[in-house]
Amino acid sequence: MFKSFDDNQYDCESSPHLQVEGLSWGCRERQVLHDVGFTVNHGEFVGLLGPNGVGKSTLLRCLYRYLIPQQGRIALAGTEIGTISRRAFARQVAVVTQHGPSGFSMTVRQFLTTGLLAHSSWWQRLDRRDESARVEAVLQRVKLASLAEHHFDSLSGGERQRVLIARALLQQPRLLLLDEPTNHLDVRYQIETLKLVRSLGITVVASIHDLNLASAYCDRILLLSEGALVASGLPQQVLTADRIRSVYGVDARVDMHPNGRYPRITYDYQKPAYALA
Ligand SMILES: Nc1ncnc2c1ncn2[C@@H]1O[C@H](COP(=O)(O)OP(=O)(O)OP(=O)(O)O)[C@@H](O)[C@H]1O
Repeated sequence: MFKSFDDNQYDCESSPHLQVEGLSWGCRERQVLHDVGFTVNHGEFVGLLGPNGVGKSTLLRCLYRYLIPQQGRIALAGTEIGTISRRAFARQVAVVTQHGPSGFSMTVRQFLTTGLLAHSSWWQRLDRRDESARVEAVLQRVKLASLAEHHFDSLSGGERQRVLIARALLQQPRLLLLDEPTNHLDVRYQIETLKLVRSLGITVVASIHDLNLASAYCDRILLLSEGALVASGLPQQVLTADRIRSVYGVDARVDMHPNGRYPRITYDYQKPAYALA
């Protein structure tokens, strides 16, 4: 049985950070997730992979409680997430979604300050100087200081993505859920973003389309196909040529990256994609 949640009794040692059992979700027209189960350990960086439309965002939405599973259970450090108060959940879990918010007439600095709300309350805001020091530090960390006074809505897709990640960092979460964090980013910022996320030392679950980036940065990979989890393990266990062919329908050569640390995927661009089973 999952125990009841208390911020002060956050038990890092005895339970996995995230535990998903028999998770299914669908709507009238379609069953999207089927009996998905996995665990994520404290401090692990787990990549959620799979072709378009297999249910990666849907799974993340269940993890951050935007969707309620039809079946199955999700536990955060041993506690069923449905029983955790909104405030305690916001202190533990930060989310960056694919599209992010829009319609904000706020500057980047003002928008980032809202990321501190999880750690303050209406009767006790953080000290103003402390707030601006934290915002300043994160602006420097994600190299956005020059955009601090720009309006959030005027930013490019990539700049916006970096602001959303910066805001999530200000929440100081223990678990970070990222839906395609490298979307819109040029190759340098793709690398910098994943490096930054990795360097945080917190638990991360991120949906990623680029198999090479996932291979380089993730401790473990969960591979979804048609709403089911078809593989889970180290990048070298999951990212095999056979599996890439059967799940994505493309031919790829998989060898070790020249640095000898993780698999490298080279696609055969000339061959047509296979029909998927
Ligand atoms: N609320 C919903 N109502 C109906 N169908 C939905 C809903 N949410 C998701 N779906 C469907 O579920 C499927 C999976 O969607 P999801 O966004 O989770 O896929 P994904 O793996 O994240 O895809 P992508 O890589 O393209 O972002 C899609 O076919 C989508 O249309």
